[in-house]
Amino acid sequence: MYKLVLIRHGESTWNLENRFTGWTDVELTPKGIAQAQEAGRLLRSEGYDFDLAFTSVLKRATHTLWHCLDAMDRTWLPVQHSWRLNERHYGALQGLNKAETAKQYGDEQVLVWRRSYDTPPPALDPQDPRSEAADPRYARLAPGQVPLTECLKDTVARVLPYWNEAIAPAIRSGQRVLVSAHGNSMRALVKYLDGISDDAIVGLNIPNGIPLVYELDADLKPLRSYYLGDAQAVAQAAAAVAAQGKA
Ligand SMILES: O=C(O)[C@H](O)COP(=O)(O)O
Repeated sequence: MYKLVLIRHGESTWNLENRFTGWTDVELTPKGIAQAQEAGRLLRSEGYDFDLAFTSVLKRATHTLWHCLDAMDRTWLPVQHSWRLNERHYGALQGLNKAETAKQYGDEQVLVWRRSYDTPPPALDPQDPRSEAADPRYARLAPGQVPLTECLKDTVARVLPYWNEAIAPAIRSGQRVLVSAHGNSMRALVKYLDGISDDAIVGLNIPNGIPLVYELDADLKPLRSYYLGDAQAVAQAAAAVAAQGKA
């Protein structure tokens, strides 16, 4: 049996301000740092250890990993970064307040933009100053690979090659793997691992900074999965994420 641990980054400045973030590279808040440290302490106290970590190219996930590994005294572990683990691109919604957007367009529309499998939010104009196309961290991507918006289906399509080519082989080789990622890049991975339907994925919300453990069989099929920590606190945190998009 293999064990894989996934963690969504701790609270970011734009989580606190309730803004759509996507590929915008915002910092952790002091609470977000504390959540990452607490996750590391919890992992350590429960006897977890890792050989390799994966994260996105965004600082909220990277710093979550750093603080988590620091609390485990494992800052020396190898870390692989990939844009494929980035948050889902939120298109023209990036920077807007979620509750105000719901006031303007209605809760139902915002739920579709946040959680539907195949309806993307409105796209960014390529000339929009918020576009990430000129960001040097994406310079090696093929033209058109830097999104202007993404639905979850698009995110699944770019996360899975990284799972298949980097993360899954590392797990199969016996390395103990920690992945620090984002709400929707984790939803993409969880959808794939648990075989969640396109309709049911609408109801899945991932809380910040709480380790999610997968026990996997020899074919990397989940035997079971569970969050570490208090189940009621986890459920409340997931419900709070769901409520962010309400007017
Ligand atoms: O990009 C964002 O705004 C968040 O990290 C995830 O947002 P969501 O829960 O609204 O999809």
